[in-house]
Amino acid sequence: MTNIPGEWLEKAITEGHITYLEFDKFTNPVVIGQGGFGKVIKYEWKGSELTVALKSLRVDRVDTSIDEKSIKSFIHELKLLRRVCSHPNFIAFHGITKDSYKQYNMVLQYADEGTLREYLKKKFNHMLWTDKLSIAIEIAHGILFLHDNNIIHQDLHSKNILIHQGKPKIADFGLSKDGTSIDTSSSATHGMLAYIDPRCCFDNKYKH
Ligand SMILES: Nc1ncnc2c1ncn2[C@@H]1O[C@H](COP(=O)(O)OP(=O)(O)OP(=O)(O)O)[C@@H](O)[C@H]1O
Repeated sequence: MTNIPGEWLEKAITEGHITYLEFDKFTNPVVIGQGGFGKVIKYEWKGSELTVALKSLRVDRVDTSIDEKSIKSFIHELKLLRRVCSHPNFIAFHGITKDSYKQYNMVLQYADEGTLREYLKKKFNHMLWTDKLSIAIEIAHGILFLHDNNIIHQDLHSKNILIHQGKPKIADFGLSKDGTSIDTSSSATHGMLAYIDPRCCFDNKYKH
């Protein structure tokens, strides 16, 4: 396996583009989810009074092609996160750390009410229309900000929007594209079927 993606991370840390955080600052781990890269674990961040979610990159030591693919995808997500995480409708990105298995982890803001899907399941019948409308408007603000930054999410659905203190935070840029470097020759449609624009089924130009 080429180590270029790993080197990119080390270089980005050394040059100060990404903050490196010492792993021993994170205490009280609780597993909260499992994604494509690996586990998502909640920690308390000693000294900062913050609760964070560490999203780990578990590499496959047997199938090195998966290994390289996931590192590239992890870095891709990191690069996009860095560009948008200052906006209030995105999960904040604090930096990266290496856990006790020497695996990289993204250190993210912890969303205290889980995914939008779980949140609506629990609360929908008791919510005011104004609260529902305000969530929809804030998601639209986030998407507008993404598009203003030439990023297309490509996998926007209720499990990739997290809720923190009642506010929506767009997350998970694994499938997102930088609009300035889109490969228009590809005919693949991305995302969760129920959330894909129906026009993608009929017209190639909507697929990206
Ligand atoms: N910042 C966070 N705060 C709170 N919970 C989170 C956070 N990030 C992820 N989670 C939880 O962990 C689960 C897995 O998240 P993750 O983003 O890794 O994967 P996914 O979106 O389910 O899958 P994939 O990465 O394959 O698209 C989420 O569904 C959510 O419940």
